[in-house]
Amino acid sequence: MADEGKLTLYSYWRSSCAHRTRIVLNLKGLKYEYKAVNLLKGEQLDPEYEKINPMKYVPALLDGDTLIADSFAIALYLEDKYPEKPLLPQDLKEKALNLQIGSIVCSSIQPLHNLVVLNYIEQKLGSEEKNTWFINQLNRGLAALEKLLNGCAGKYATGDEIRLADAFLASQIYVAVKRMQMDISSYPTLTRLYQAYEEIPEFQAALPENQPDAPSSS
Ligand SMILES: N[C@@H](CCC(=O)N[C@@H](CS)C(=O)NCC(=O)O)C(=O)O
Repeated sequence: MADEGKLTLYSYWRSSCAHRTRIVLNLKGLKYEYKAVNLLKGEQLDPEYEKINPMKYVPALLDGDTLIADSFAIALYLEDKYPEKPLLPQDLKEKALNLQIGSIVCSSIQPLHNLVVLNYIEQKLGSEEKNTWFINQLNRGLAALEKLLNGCAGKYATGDEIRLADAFLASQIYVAVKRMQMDISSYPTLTRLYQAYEEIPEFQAALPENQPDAPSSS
């Protein structure tokens, strides 16, 4: 029988897709059980896990008997199910910008540096080419996001409230700053937003290094 009301998140500490899902869960004030799927050990390829996510990726969220395996779909599901702390604004233009930013991160930036892609490039061309590709794709994505947010005067990406776009931006900028040690000062809006996110408890709790499966030195 389905465990009503219990949320389980299949996650990996360093996964940016899981990172943004944790931010959304925290912003919604939802408690969840954390189930680690070690991507470097290939646990996502286990046939048992494939039943949870046929793409063999994290994250996946189990809510009672509802299983959702995609960070964007999870965010929209949680938004519909738990509307009390809305992450999508009523204003259509602002809402569209939130969806656009989420979609860009999900479909035009992160897939280009997914583990399966990086491993393939490394195998074929070596680790230097892999890192060059990674950083180039991050720069391409961050430049587009910076342009899109040009003139954004609010505290957060789309105004003075924390919204869906902020969860997606925080996880993506983190990859550039913390994982790839990139200097993002040429993206002043993204830099300002990233600093703002560092102060928010729900974002802090979702950080990769604060997850139960993070190595102690991270
Ligand atoms: N569109 C999916 C993409 C999920 C995804 O690519 N997850 C990565 C981690 S961020 C993964 O599990 N990669 C495992 C692999 O490449 O083998 C989402 O946003 O959830």
